[in-house]
Amino acid sequence: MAAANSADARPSESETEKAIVEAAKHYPRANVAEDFQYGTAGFRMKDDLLDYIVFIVGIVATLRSRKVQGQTIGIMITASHNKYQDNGVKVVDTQGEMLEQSFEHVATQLANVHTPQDLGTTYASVLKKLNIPATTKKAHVIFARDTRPSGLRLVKALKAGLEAAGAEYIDYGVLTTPQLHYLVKATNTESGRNPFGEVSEEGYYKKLAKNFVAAMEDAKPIGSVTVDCANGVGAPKLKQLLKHLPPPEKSGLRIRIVNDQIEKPEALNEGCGADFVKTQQTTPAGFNGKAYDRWASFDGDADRIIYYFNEEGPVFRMLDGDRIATLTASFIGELLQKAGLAEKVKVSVIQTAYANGASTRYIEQGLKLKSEFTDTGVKHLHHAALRADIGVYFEANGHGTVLFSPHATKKIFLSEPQSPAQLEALNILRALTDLINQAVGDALSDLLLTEVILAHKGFTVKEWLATYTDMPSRLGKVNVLDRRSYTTVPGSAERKLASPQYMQEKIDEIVAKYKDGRSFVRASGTEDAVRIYGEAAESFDVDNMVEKVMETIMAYSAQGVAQR
Ligand SMILES: CC(=O)N[C@H]1[C@@H](OP(=O)(O)O)O[C@H](CO)[C@@H](O)[C@@H]1O
Ligand SMILES: [Mg+2]
Repeated sequence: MAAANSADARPSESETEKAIVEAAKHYPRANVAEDFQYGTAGFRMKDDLLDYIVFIVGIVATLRSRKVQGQTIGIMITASHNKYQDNGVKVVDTQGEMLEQSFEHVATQLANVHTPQDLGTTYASVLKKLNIPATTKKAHVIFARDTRPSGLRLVKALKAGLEAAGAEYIDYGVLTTPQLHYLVKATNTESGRNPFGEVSEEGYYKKLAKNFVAAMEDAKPIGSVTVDCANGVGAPKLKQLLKHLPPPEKSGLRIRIVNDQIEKPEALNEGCGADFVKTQQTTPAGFNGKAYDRWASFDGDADRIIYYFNEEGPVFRMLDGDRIATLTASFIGELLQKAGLAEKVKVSVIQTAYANGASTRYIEQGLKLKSEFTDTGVKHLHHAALRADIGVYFEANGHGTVLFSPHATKKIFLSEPQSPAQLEALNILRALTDLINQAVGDALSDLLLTEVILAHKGFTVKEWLATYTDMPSRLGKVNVLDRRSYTTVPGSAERKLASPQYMQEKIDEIVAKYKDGRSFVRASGTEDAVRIYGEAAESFDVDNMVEKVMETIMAYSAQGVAQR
Protein backbone atom coordinates (compact mmCIF):
# COMPACT_ATOMS: atom_id res chain seq x y z
CA MET A 1 0.00 0.00 0.00
CA ALA A 2 1.24 3.45 -0.83
CA ALA A 3 1.47 5.93 2.04
CA ALA A 4 1.89 9.63 1.34
CA ASN A 5 3.14 12.43 3.56
CA SER A 6 1.45 15.78 3.56
CA ALA A 7 3.99 18.54 3.63
CA ASP A 8 2.70 22.10 3.41
CA ALA A 9 4.03 24.86 1.19
CA ARG A 10 7.77 24.91 0.69
CA PRO A 11 9.83 26.86 3.28
CA SER A 12 12.56 29.36 2.35
CA GLU A 13 15.97 28.18 1.08
CA SER A 14 17.75 29.10 4.30
CA GLU A 15 15.11 27.32 6.40
CA THR A 16 15.58 24.23 4.23
CA GLU A 17 19.34 24.42 4.66
CA LYS A 18 18.91 24.63 8.43
CA ALA A 19 16.49 21.70 8.44
CA ILE A 20 19.00 19.62 6.47
CA VAL A 21 21.82 20.44 8.90
CA GLU A 22 19.61 19.53 11.88
CA ALA A 23 18.36 16.27 10.36
CA ALA A 24 21.90 15.26 9.28
CA LYS A 25 22.93 15.19 12.94
CA HIS A 26 20.86 12.01 13.31
CA TYR A 27 22.45 10.40 10.24
CA PRO A 28 26.21 10.86 10.54
CA ARG A 29 28.33 9.74 7.62
CA ALA A 30 29.97 6.37 8.29
CA ASN A 31 33.51 7.00 9.48
CA VAL A 32 35.39 5.52 6.55
CA ALA A 33 38.19 7.11 4.58
CA GLU A 34 37.07 5.97 1.12
CA ASP A 35 35.11 8.23 -1.18
CA PHE A 36 31.60 7.13 -2.06
CA GLN A 37 30.73 7.33 -5.72
CA TYR A 38 27.38 7.31 -7.48
CA GLY A 39 28.12 4.63 -10.10
CA THR A 40 26.28 2.47 -12.63
CA ALA A 41 24.18 0.94 -9.85
CA GLY A 42 23.81 4.14 -7.78
CA PHE A 43 25.41 3.66 -4.35
CA ARG A 44 25.90 0.09 -3.20
CA MET A 45 27.73 -1.21 -0.11
CA LYS A 46 27.32 -2.96 3.27
CA ASP A 47 23.96 -1.85 4.58
CA ASP A 48 25.36 -0.40 7.84
CA LEU A 49 27.30 2.25 5.89
CA LEU A 50 24.25 3.42 4.01
CA ASP A 51 22.07 5.47 6.38
CA TYR A 52 23.77 8.76 5.60
CA ILE A 53 23.96 7.95 1.91
CA VAL A 54 20.24 7.21 1.70
CA PHE A 55 19.52 10.37 3.66
CA ILE A 56 21.41 12.50 1.14
CA VAL A 57 19.84 10.66 -1.83
CA GLY A 58 16.52 11.94 -0.48
CA ILE A 59 17.95 15.45 -0.79
CA VAL A 60 19.35 14.81 -4.29
CA ALA A 61 16.03 13.46 -5.57
CA THR A 62 14.26 16.49 -4.12
CA LEU A 63 16.65 18.82 -5.95
CA ARG A 64 16.19 16.87 -9.17
CA SER A 65 12.41 17.10 -8.89
CA ARG A 66 12.61 20.84 -8.31
CA LYS A 67 14.92 21.18 -11.32
CA VAL A 68 12.29 19.51 -13.53
CA GLN A 69 9.40 21.66 -12.29
CA GLY A 70 8.07 19.28 -9.69
CA GLN A 71 7.83 16.19 -11.87
CA THR A 72 8.05 12.93 -9.94
CA ILE A 73 11.44 11.33 -9.27
CA GLY A 74 11.88 7.75 -8.01
CA ILE A 75 14.22 6.21 -5.46
CA MET A 76 14.85 2.47 -5.27
CA ILE A 77 16.51 0.84 -2.26
CA THR A 78 18.07 -2.41 -3.45
CA ALA A 79 21.37 -4.24 -3.89
CA SER A 80 20.02 -6.46 -6.67
CA HIS A 81 22.07 -9.68 -7.00
CA ASN A 82 24.49 -8.85 -4.17
CA LYS A 83 24.58 -10.50 -0.76
CA TYR A 84 21.72 -9.91 1.65
CA GLN A 85 24.04 -7.91 3.97
CA ASP A 86 24.51 -5.34 1.22
CA ASN A 87 22.08 -2.71 0.18
CA GLY A 88 22.03 0.22 -2.19
CA VAL A 89 20.10 3.18 -3.46
CA LYS A 90 19.55 4.70 -6.88
CA VAL A 91 17.52 7.49 -8.36
CA VAL A 92 15.06 7.07 -11.25
CA ASP A 93 14.54 10.03 -13.56
CA THR A 94 11.22 11.37 -14.88
CA GLN A 95 10.64 8.92 -17.77
CA GLY A 96 11.76 5.92 -15.78
CA GLU A 97 15.35 6.21 -16.99
CA MET A 98 18.62 6.47 -15.02
CA LEU A 99 19.45 9.71 -13.21
CA GLU A 100 20.71 12.61 -15.33
CA GLN A 101 24.50 12.75 -15.17
CA SER A 102 25.01 16.17 -13.56
CA PHE A 103 22.93 14.94 -10.63
CA GLU A 104 25.15 11.86 -10.28
CA HIS A 105 27.95 14.34 -9.54
CA VAL A 106 25.77 16.16 -7.02
CA ALA A 107 25.04 12.84 -5.30
CA THR A 108 28.75 11.97 -5.16
CA GLN A 109 29.62 15.43 -3.86
CA LEU A 110 27.03 15.39 -1.05
CA ALA A 111 27.92 11.79 -0.13
CA ASN A 112 31.46 12.82 0.65
CA VAL A 113 31.07 15.70 3.07
CA HIS A 114 31.92 14.81 6.66
CA THR A 115 29.88 17.05 8.98
CA PRO A 116 26.30 18.37 9.03
CA GLN A 117 27.68 21.93 8.74
CA ASP A 118 29.62 20.98 5.62
CA LEU A 119 26.52 19.38 4.23
CA GLY A 120 24.63 22.65 4.76
CA THR A 121 27.20 24.74 2.90
CA THR A 122 27.69 22.18 0.14
CA TYR A 123 23.91 21.97 -0.28
CA ALA A 124 23.71 25.75 -0.62
CA SER A 125 26.49 25.83 -3.22
CA VAL A 126 24.95 22.96 -5.20
CA LEU A 127 21.59 24.70 -5.16
CA LYS A 128 23.21 27.77 -6.67
CA LYS A 129 25.17 25.81 -9.24
CA LEU A 130 22.09 23.89 -10.36
CA ASN A 131 20.36 27.17 -10.97
CA ILE A 132 17.11 26.15 -9.33
CA PRO A 133 14.92 29.24 -8.98
CA ALA A 134 13.49 29.84 -5.51
CA THR A 135 9.99 29.81 -6.96
CA THR A 136 10.10 26.27 -8.37
CA LYS A 137 7.19 23.97 -7.75
CA LYS A 138 7.11 21.54 -4.88
CA ALA A 139 9.26 18.43 -5.26
CA HIS A 140 7.59 15.02 -5.70
CA VAL A 141 9.35 11.76 -4.95
CA ILE A 142 8.16 8.14 -4.86
CA PHE A 143 10.20 5.26 -3.49
CA ALA A 144 10.25 1.51 -2.90
CA ARG A 145 12.60 -1.17 -1.60
CA ASP A 146 13.40 -4.82 -2.22
CA THR A 147 12.96 -7.57 0.42
CA ARG A 148 16.25 -6.97 2.28
CA PRO A 149 15.65 -6.56 6.03
CA SER A 150 17.77 -3.37 6.15
CA GLY A 151 15.37 -1.71 3.72
CA LEU A 152 12.92 -0.64 6.41
CA ARG A 153 15.62 1.02 8.49
CA LEU A 154 16.99 2.81 5.43
CA VAL A 155 13.53 4.09 4.55
CA LYS A 156 13.57 6.05 7.83
CA ALA A 157 16.80 7.77 6.79
CA LEU A 158 15.34 8.43 3.36
CA LYS A 159 12.20 10.03 4.76
CA ALA A 160 14.33 12.25 7.01
CA GLY A 161 16.25 13.47 3.95
CA LEU A 162 13.09 14.05 1.92
CA GLU A 163 11.34 15.87 4.73
CA ALA A 164 14.34 18.08 5.50
CA ALA A 165 14.69 19.01 1.82
CA GLY A 166 10.94 19.63 1.59
CA ALA A 167 9.68 16.94 -0.82
CA GLU A 168 6.22 15.47 -0.93
CA TYR A 169 6.59 11.71 -1.16
CA ILE A 170 4.81 8.37 -1.54
CA ASP A 171 6.19 5.18 -0.02
CA TYR A 172 5.27 2.24 -2.28
CA GLY A 173 6.65 -0.38 0.11
CA VAL A 174 8.21 -3.49 -1.43
CA LEU A 175 8.45 -3.55 -5.25
CA THR A 176 10.74 -4.83 -8.00
CA THR A 177 13.06 -2.18 -9.40
CA PRO A 178 11.26 -2.12 -12.79
CA GLN A 179 7.89 -1.66 -11.05
CA LEU A 180 9.21 1.52 -9.46
CA HIS A 181 10.48 2.71 -12.87
CA TYR A 182 7.02 1.97 -14.27
CA LEU A 183 5.33 4.00 -11.54
CA VAL A 184 7.61 7.00 -12.09
CA LYS A 185 6.85 7.04 -15.81
CA ALA A 186 3.15 6.37 -15.26
CA THR A 187 2.92 9.22 -12.73
CA ASN A 188 4.64 11.72 -15.01
CA THR A 189 2.57 10.80 -18.07
CA GLU A 190 -0.76 10.38 -16.29
CA SER A 191 -2.31 13.61 -17.52
CA GLY A 192 -0.49 13.76 -20.86
CA ARG A 193 -1.45 12.52 -24.32
CA ASN A 194 0.22 9.13 -23.93
CA PRO A 195 -0.33 7.79 -20.43
CA PHE A 196 2.10 4.94 -19.73
CA GLY A 197 -0.38 3.03 -17.59
CA GLU A 198 -2.46 3.23 -14.42
CA VAL A 199 -0.50 4.70 -11.53
CA SER A 200 -0.57 1.65 -9.25
CA GLU A 201 1.08 -1.73 -8.80
CA GLU A 202 -2.21 -3.25 -9.90
CA GLY A 203 -2.11 -1.14 -13.07
CA TYR A 204 1.32 -2.59 -13.85
CA TYR A 205 0.00 -6.18 -13.70
CA LYS A 206 -3.10 -5.30 -15.69
CA LYS A 207 -1.03 -3.75 -18.46
CA LEU A 208 1.28 -6.76 -18.74
CA ALA A 209 -1.54 -9.29 -18.57
CA LYS A 210 -3.72 -7.56 -21.16
CA ASN A 211 -0.91 -7.33 -23.69
CA PHE A 212 0.33 -10.84 -22.99
CA VAL A 213 -3.12 -12.19 -23.84
CA ALA A 214 -3.27 -10.08 -27.00
CA ALA A 215 0.21 -11.15 -28.12
CA MET A 216 -0.59 -14.82 -27.42
CA GLU A 217 -3.65 -14.92 -29.64
CA ASP A 218 -3.27 -17.77 -32.14
CA ALA A 219 -0.16 -19.09 -30.39
CA LYS A 220 0.19 -22.10 -28.15
CA PRO A 221 3.00 -22.38 -25.60
CA ILE A 222 5.04 -25.57 -25.54
CA GLY A 223 5.31 -27.10 -22.06
CA SER A 224 5.92 -25.09 -18.90
CA VAL A 225 8.55 -22.69 -17.60
CA THR A 226 9.99 -22.82 -14.07
CA VAL A 227 11.22 -19.56 -12.59
CA ASP A 228 13.92 -19.32 -9.91
CA CYS A 229 13.12 -16.06 -8.12
CA ALA A 230 16.43 -15.87 -6.17
CA ASN A 231 14.40 -15.82 -2.91
CA GLY A 232 13.78 -12.16 -3.62
CA VAL A 233 11.08 -9.66 -4.49
CA GLY A 234 10.44 -11.30 -7.86
CA ALA A 235 8.69 -14.20 -6.10
CA PRO A 236 5.71 -12.42 -4.55
CA LYS A 237 5.41 -10.12 -7.55
CA LEU A 238 5.37 -12.97 -10.06
CA LYS A 239 2.67 -14.62 -7.94
CA GLN A 240 0.67 -11.39 -8.13
CA LEU A 241 1.14 -11.24 -11.88
CA LEU A 242 -0.05 -14.84 -12.28
CA LYS A 243 -3.37 -13.88 -10.69
CA HIS A 244 -3.93 -11.52 -13.61
CA LEU A 245 -3.02 -14.01 -16.33
CA PRO A 246 -5.50 -16.51 -17.73
CA PRO A 247 -5.22 -19.90 -15.99
CA PRO A 248 -2.83 -22.44 -17.59
CA GLU A 249 -5.79 -24.41 -18.99
CA LYS A 250 -6.81 -21.35 -21.02
CA SER A 251 -3.54 -19.81 -22.17
CA GLY A 252 -1.69 -23.07 -22.03
CA LEU A 253 1.25 -21.41 -20.27
CA ARG A 254 2.19 -22.97 -16.96
CA ILE A 255 4.62 -20.96 -14.83
CA ARG A 256 6.12 -22.76 -11.81
CA ILE A 257 7.92 -20.76 -9.13
CA VAL A 258 10.93 -21.92 -7.07
CA ASN A 259 13.21 -20.11 -4.61
CA ASP A 260 10.45 -17.92 -3.21
CA GLN A 261 11.51 -17.84 0.46
CA ILE A 262 11.54 -14.13 1.16
CA GLU A 263 10.95 -14.76 4.87
CA LYS A 264 14.54 -16.10 5.04
CA PRO A 265 16.65 -13.01 4.30
CA GLU A 266 19.95 -14.93 4.19
CA ALA A 267 18.58 -17.09 1.35
CA LEU A 268 18.49 -14.10 -1.04
CA ASN A 269 20.67 -14.79 -4.13
CA GLU A 270 22.36 -17.62 -2.21
CA GLY A 271 23.24 -20.36 -4.68
CA CYS A 272 20.44 -19.15 -6.94
CA GLY A 273 19.28 -16.27 -9.10
CA ALA A 274 20.32 -14.94 -12.51
CA ASP A 275 23.77 -13.73 -11.46
CA PHE A 276 24.68 -17.02 -9.78
CA VAL A 277 23.52 -19.13 -12.72
CA LYS A 278 25.24 -16.89 -15.28
CA THR A 279 28.58 -16.55 -13.50
CA GLN A 280 28.77 -20.15 -12.23
CA GLN A 281 27.33 -21.64 -15.45
CA THR A 282 25.28 -24.08 -13.44
CA THR A 283 21.73 -24.74 -12.28
CA PRO A 284 20.48 -23.03 -9.09
CA ALA A 285 19.60 -24.49 -5.69
CA GLY A 286 16.20 -26.18 -5.94
CA PHE A 287 16.74 -27.22 -9.54
CA ASN A 288 14.80 -30.37 -10.30
CA GLY A 289 14.37 -30.10 -14.05
CA LYS A 290 14.49 -33.02 -16.39
CA ALA A 291 16.52 -32.86 -19.62
CA TYR A 292 15.20 -30.04 -21.86
CA ASP A 293 12.86 -28.55 -19.21
CA ARG A 294 12.71 -24.78 -19.64
CA TRP A 295 14.04 -22.79 -16.66
CA ALA A 296 14.57 -19.09 -16.01
CA SER A 297 16.19 -17.15 -13.16
CA PHE A 298 15.52 -13.61 -11.93
CA ASP A 299 18.02 -11.60 -9.92
CA GLY A 300 17.35 -10.13 -6.45
CA ASP A 301 15.38 -7.09 -7.64
CA ALA A 302 13.87 -8.73 -10.74
CA ASP A 303 15.39 -6.53 -13.41
CA ARG A 304 17.39 -9.36 -14.98
CA ILE A 305 16.36 -12.70 -16.42
CA ILE A 306 18.25 -15.55 -18.04
CA TYR A 307 17.04 -18.92 -19.34
CA TYR A 308 18.80 -22.29 -19.25
CA PHE A 309 18.28 -26.04 -19.34
CA ASN A 310 20.10 -29.32 -19.01
CA GLU A 311 20.72 -31.72 -21.85
CA GLU A 312 21.11 -35.40 -21.05
CA GLY A 313 24.38 -35.95 -19.28
CA PRO A 314 23.56 -33.61 -17.72
CA VAL A 315 25.14 -30.85 -19.79
CA PHE A 316 24.22 -27.33 -18.67
CA ARG A 317 23.07 -24.97 -21.45
CA MET A 318 22.76 -21.25 -20.99
CA LEU A 319 20.30 -18.99 -22.81
CA ASP A 320 21.50 -15.60 -21.60
CA GLY A 321 20.86 -11.96 -22.47
CA ASP A 322 22.50 -12.37 -25.89
CA ARG A 323 20.06 -15.18 -26.64
CA ILE A 324 17.04 -13.18 -25.51
CA ALA A 325 18.24 -10.23 -27.63
CA THR A 326 18.72 -12.33 -30.77
CA LEU A 327 15.44 -14.19 -30.28
CA THR A 328 13.57 -10.91 -29.80
CA ALA A 329 15.26 -9.10 -32.69
CA SER A 330 14.59 -11.97 -35.06
CA PHE A 331 10.93 -12.17 -34.03
CA ILE A 332 10.35 -8.43 -34.37
CA GLY A 333 12.20 -8.49 -37.71
CA GLU A 334 9.90 -11.25 -38.98
CA LEU A 335 6.78 -9.41 -37.82
CA LEU A 336 7.88 -6.22 -39.58
CA GLN A 337 8.44 -8.24 -42.73
CA LYS A 338 4.98 -9.81 -42.51
CA ALA A 339 3.40 -6.45 -41.79
CA GLY A 340 5.07 -4.93 -44.85
CA LEU A 341 7.08 -2.51 -42.70
CA ALA A 342 10.58 -3.98 -43.02
CA GLU A 343 11.74 -1.22 -45.39
CA LYS A 344 10.38 1.58 -43.27
CA VAL A 345 11.30 0.43 -39.78
CA LYS A 346 14.77 -0.93 -38.98
CA VAL A 347 15.74 -3.09 -36.02
CA SER A 348 19.11 -2.55 -34.31
CA VAL A 349 20.65 -4.72 -31.62
CA ILE A 350 22.82 -2.94 -29.07
CA GLN A 351 25.37 -4.99 -27.16
CA THR A 352 28.38 -4.53 -24.91
CA ALA A 353 31.85 -6.02 -25.34
CA TYR A 354 30.74 -8.93 -23.13
CA ALA A 355 28.30 -10.17 -25.79
CA ASN A 356 29.42 -13.48 -27.22
CA GLY A 357 31.05 -12.95 -30.64
CA ALA A 358 28.85 -15.65 -32.14
CA SER A 359 25.73 -13.68 -31.22
CA THR A 360 27.06 -10.60 -33.01
CA ARG A 361 27.87 -12.62 -36.13
CA TYR A 362 24.39 -14.15 -36.03
CA ILE A 363 22.78 -10.69 -35.78
CA GLU A 364 24.78 -9.30 -38.69
CA GLN A 365 25.09 -12.31 -41.01
CA GLY A 366 22.19 -14.57 -39.99
CA LEU A 367 19.49 -12.03 -39.20
CA LYS A 368 20.96 -9.28 -41.42
CA LEU A 369 20.29 -6.69 -38.76
CA LYS A 370 22.41 -3.80 -37.52
CA SER A 371 24.52 -4.35 -34.42
CA GLU A 372 26.11 -1.65 -32.31
CA PHE A 373 28.39 -1.60 -29.26
CA THR A 374 28.41 0.65 -26.23
CA ASP A 375 30.17 0.83 -22.88
CA THR A 376 28.99 -1.50 -20.11
CA GLY A 377 25.97 -0.39 -18.08
CA VAL A 378 22.37 -0.16 -19.16
CA LYS A 379 22.29 3.61 -19.37
CA HIS A 380 24.74 3.47 -22.30
CA LEU A 381 22.75 0.74 -24.03
CA HIS A 382 19.50 2.58 -23.40
CA HIS A 383 20.81 5.81 -24.92
CA ALA A 384 22.01 4.00 -28.04
CA ALA A 385 18.68 2.15 -28.33
CA LEU A 386 16.85 5.50 -28.22
CA ARG A 387 18.52 6.45 -31.51
CA ALA A 388 17.27 3.33 -33.34
CA ASP A 389 13.86 2.83 -35.01
CA ILE A 390 13.50 -0.25 -32.84
CA GLY A 391 16.42 -0.77 -30.46
CA VAL A 392 16.81 -4.18 -28.85
CA TYR A 393 19.37 -4.12 -26.05
CA PHE A 394 20.44 -6.73 -23.54
CA GLU A 395 23.52 -7.17 -21.46
CA ALA A 396 24.80 -10.76 -21.60
CA ASN A 397 23.84 -11.00 -17.90
CA GLY A 398 20.15 -10.69 -18.79
CA HIS A 399 19.32 -7.02 -18.25
CA GLY A 400 17.59 -5.46 -21.22
CA THR A 401 14.53 -4.34 -23.10
CA VAL A 402 13.30 -3.06 -26.46
CA LEU A 403 12.65 0.58 -27.32
CA PHE A 404 10.22 1.58 -30.08
CA SER A 405 10.87 5.07 -31.45
CA PRO A 406 7.93 7.43 -32.10
CA HIS A 407 8.46 6.76 -35.84
CA ALA A 408 8.22 2.98 -35.37
CA THR A 409 5.24 3.28 -33.03
CA LYS A 410 3.41 5.46 -35.53
CA LYS A 411 4.01 3.01 -38.36
CA ILE A 412 2.91 0.06 -36.20
CA PHE A 413 -0.29 1.71 -35.01
CA LEU A 414 -1.32 3.65 -38.11
CA SER A 415 -0.54 1.20 -40.94
CA GLU A 416 -3.56 -0.14 -42.81
CA PRO A 417 -3.26 -3.93 -43.12
CA GLN A 418 -3.61 -5.28 -46.67
CA SER A 419 -4.34 -8.88 -45.65
CA PRO A 420 -5.36 -10.94 -42.61
CA ALA A 421 -1.71 -12.01 -42.24
CA GLN A 422 -0.61 -8.37 -42.12
CA LEU A 423 -3.29 -7.59 -39.57
CA GLU A 424 -2.13 -10.45 -37.36
CA ALA A 425 1.51 -9.28 -37.49
CA LEU A 426 0.47 -5.70 -36.72
CA ASN A 427 -1.67 -6.82 -33.80
CA ILE A 428 1.22 -8.74 -32.26
CA LEU A 429 3.58 -5.78 -32.77
CA ARG A 430 1.02 -3.48 -31.15
CA ALA A 431 0.72 -5.75 -28.13
CA LEU A 432 4.52 -6.03 -27.86
CA THR A 433 4.99 -2.27 -27.58
CA ASP A 434 3.00 -2.40 -24.32
CA LEU A 435 3.99 -5.86 -23.08
CA ILE A 436 7.61 -4.74 -23.11
CA ASN A 437 8.51 -2.41 -20.24
CA GLN A 438 10.16 0.27 -22.32
CA ALA A 439 11.15 2.21 -19.21
CA VAL A 440 13.79 -0.33 -18.19
CA GLY A 441 14.87 -3.99 -18.36
CA ASP A 442 12.25 -5.94 -16.43
CA ALA A 443 12.40 -9.66 -15.59
CA LEU A 444 8.60 -10.06 -15.35
CA SER A 445 7.96 -8.34 -18.66
CA ASP A 446 10.92 -10.05 -20.37
CA LEU A 447 9.67 -13.44 -19.12
CA LEU A 448 6.29 -12.91 -20.77
CA LEU A 449 7.91 -11.51 -23.93
CA THR A 450 10.21 -14.53 -24.27
CA GLU A 451 7.33 -16.93 -23.68
CA VAL A 452 5.27 -15.19 -26.37
CA ILE A 453 8.10 -15.50 -28.87
CA LEU A 454 8.87 -19.15 -28.09
CA ALA A 455 5.15 -19.94 -28.45
CA HIS A 456 4.87 -18.17 -31.83
CA LYS A 457 8.05 -19.70 -33.18
CA GLY A 458 7.10 -23.11 -31.79
CA PHE A 459 10.57 -23.29 -30.22
CA THR A 460 11.64 -25.61 -27.43
CA VAL A 461 14.88 -24.67 -25.64
CA LYS A 462 16.68 -27.04 -27.98
CA GLU A 463 15.63 -25.13 -31.11
CA TRP A 464 16.34 -21.81 -29.43
CA LEU A 465 19.89 -22.96 -28.61
CA ALA A 466 20.39 -24.25 -32.14
CA THR A 467 20.00 -20.79 -33.74
CA TYR A 468 23.80 -20.33 -33.37
CA THR A 469 26.73 -21.85 -31.47
CA ASP A 470 28.38 -19.76 -28.75
CA MET A 471 32.13 -19.23 -28.83
CA PRO A 472 33.77 -20.74 -25.74
CA SER A 473 34.17 -17.79 -23.36
CA ARG A 474 35.37 -16.96 -19.89
CA LEU A 475 34.91 -14.01 -17.56
CA GLY A 476 37.45 -13.54 -14.80
CA LYS A 477 38.31 -10.77 -12.37
CA VAL A 478 41.30 -9.62 -10.39
CA ASN A 479 40.70 -7.66 -7.20
CA VAL A 480 42.90 -4.57 -7.28
CA LEU A 481 43.21 -1.39 -5.29
CA ASP A 482 44.16 0.72 -8.30
CA ARG A 483 41.31 0.05 -10.70
CA ARG A 484 41.21 3.72 -11.70
CA SER A 485 44.59 3.32 -13.38
CA TYR A 486 42.83 1.11 -15.95
CA THR A 487 41.21 3.35 -18.54
CA THR A 488 39.88 2.49 -21.97
CA VAL A 489 40.18 4.23 -25.34
CA PRO A 490 37.14 6.47 -25.92
CA GLY A 491 34.88 5.10 -28.65
CA SER A 492 36.29 1.56 -28.34
CA ALA A 493 33.28 0.33 -26.33
CA GLU A 494 35.86 -0.54 -23.66
CA ARG A 495 37.55 -3.11 -25.88
CA LYS A 496 40.98 -1.39 -25.75
CA LEU A 497 42.98 -0.11 -22.79
CA ALA A 498 44.47 3.37 -22.96
CA SER A 499 46.33 2.88 -19.66
CA PRO A 500 48.35 1.41 -17.99
CA GLN A 501 50.95 2.03 -20.65
CA TYR A 502 51.87 -1.00 -22.79
CA MET A 503 49.16 -3.17 -21.17
CA GLN A 504 47.09 -3.36 -24.37
CA GLU A 505 50.18 -4.36 -26.37
CA LYS A 506 50.83 -7.15 -23.87
CA ILE A 507 47.22 -8.38 -24.12
CA ASP A 508 47.38 -8.27 -27.95
CA GLU A 509 50.56 -10.36 -27.89
CA ILE A 510 48.89 -13.01 -25.73
CA VAL A 511 45.68 -13.07 -27.77
CA ALA A 512 47.52 -13.43 -31.10
CA LYS A 513 48.62 -16.93 -30.08
CA TYR A 514 45.07 -18.35 -29.97
CA LYS A 515 42.74 -19.24 -32.82
CA ASP A 516 39.90 -16.68 -33.07
CA GLY A 517 41.09 -15.24 -29.77
CA ARG A 518 39.58 -12.07 -28.31
CA SER A 519 40.19 -10.64 -24.89
CA PHE A 520 39.68 -7.28 -23.23
CA VAL A 521 40.26 -5.80 -19.82
CA ARG A 522 38.37 -3.01 -18.08
CA ALA A 523 37.91 -1.65 -14.58
CA SER A 524 34.63 -2.68 -12.97
CA GLY A 525 32.27 0.20 -12.25
CA THR A 526 30.76 -1.60 -9.27
CA GLU A 527 33.66 -3.34 -7.46
CA ASP A 528 37.34 -2.76 -6.74
CA ALA A 529 38.28 -5.13 -9.49
CA VAL A 530 39.47 -5.41 -13.05
CA ARG A 531 37.43 -7.73 -15.27
CA ILE A 532 38.99 -9.90 -17.92
CA TYR A 533 36.86 -11.35 -20.69
CA GLY A 534 38.04 -13.75 -23.32
CA GLU A 535 36.78 -16.01 -26.07
CA ALA A 536 38.51 -18.35 -28.52
CA ALA A 537 37.71 -21.18 -30.89
CA GLU A 538 38.56 -23.87 -28.33
CA SER A 539 37.57 -23.92 -24.68
CA PHE A 540 40.98 -25.12 -23.42
CA ASP A 541 42.50 -22.21 -25.33
CA VAL A 542 40.19 -19.66 -23.79
CA ASP A 543 41.01 -20.79 -20.25
CA ASN A 544 44.70 -20.63 -20.97
CA MET A 545 44.47 -17.24 -22.66
CA VAL A 546 42.41 -15.62 -19.89
CA GLU A 547 44.78 -17.05 -17.24
CA LYS A 548 47.71 -15.42 -19.03
CA VAL A 549 45.97 -12.04 -19.23
CA MET A 550 45.02 -12.30 -15.55
CA GLU A 551 48.63 -13.02 -14.61
CA THR A 552 49.73 -9.90 -16.48
CA ILE A 553 47.19 -7.81 -14.55
CA MET A 554 48.19 -9.34 -11.22
CA ALA A 555 51.86 -8.67 -11.87
CA TYR A 556 51.15 -5.03 -12.72
CA SER A 557 48.63 -4.26 -10.00
CA ALA A 558 50.67 -5.94 -7.24
CA GLN A 559 53.43 -3.54 -8.23
CA GLY A 560 51.01 -0.65 -8.36
CA VAL A 561 49.70 -1.38 -4.90
CA ALA A 562 53.17 -1.90 -3.42
CA GLN A 563 54.27 1.48 -4.74
CA ARG A 564 51.51 3.39 -2.96
C1 LIG B 1 30.43 -7.99 -16.78
C2 LIG B 1 29.19 -7.58 -16.07
O1 LIG B 1 28.25 -8.36 -15.97
N1 LIG B 1 29.16 -6.33 -15.56
C3 LIG B 1 28.00 -5.81 -14.84
C4 LIG B 1 28.45 -5.03 -13.62
O2 LIG B 1 29.24 -3.94 -14.05
P1 LIG B 1 30.80 -3.81 -13.82
O3 LIG B 1 31.09 -2.37 -14.19
O4 LIG B 1 31.42 -4.79 -14.76
O5 LIG B 1 31.09 -4.14 -12.39
O6 LIG B 1 27.31 -4.50 -12.95
C5 LIG B 1 26.56 -3.55 -13.75
C6 LIG B 1 25.44 -3.00 -12.88
O7 LIG B 1 24.58 -3.99 -12.45
C7 LIG B 1 26.05 -4.26 -15.00
O8 LIG B 1 25.40 -3.31 -15.80
C8 LIG B 1 27.23 -4.89 -15.76
O9 LIG B 1 26.78 -5.65 -16.85
MG1 LIG C 1 19.19 -6.25 -10.62
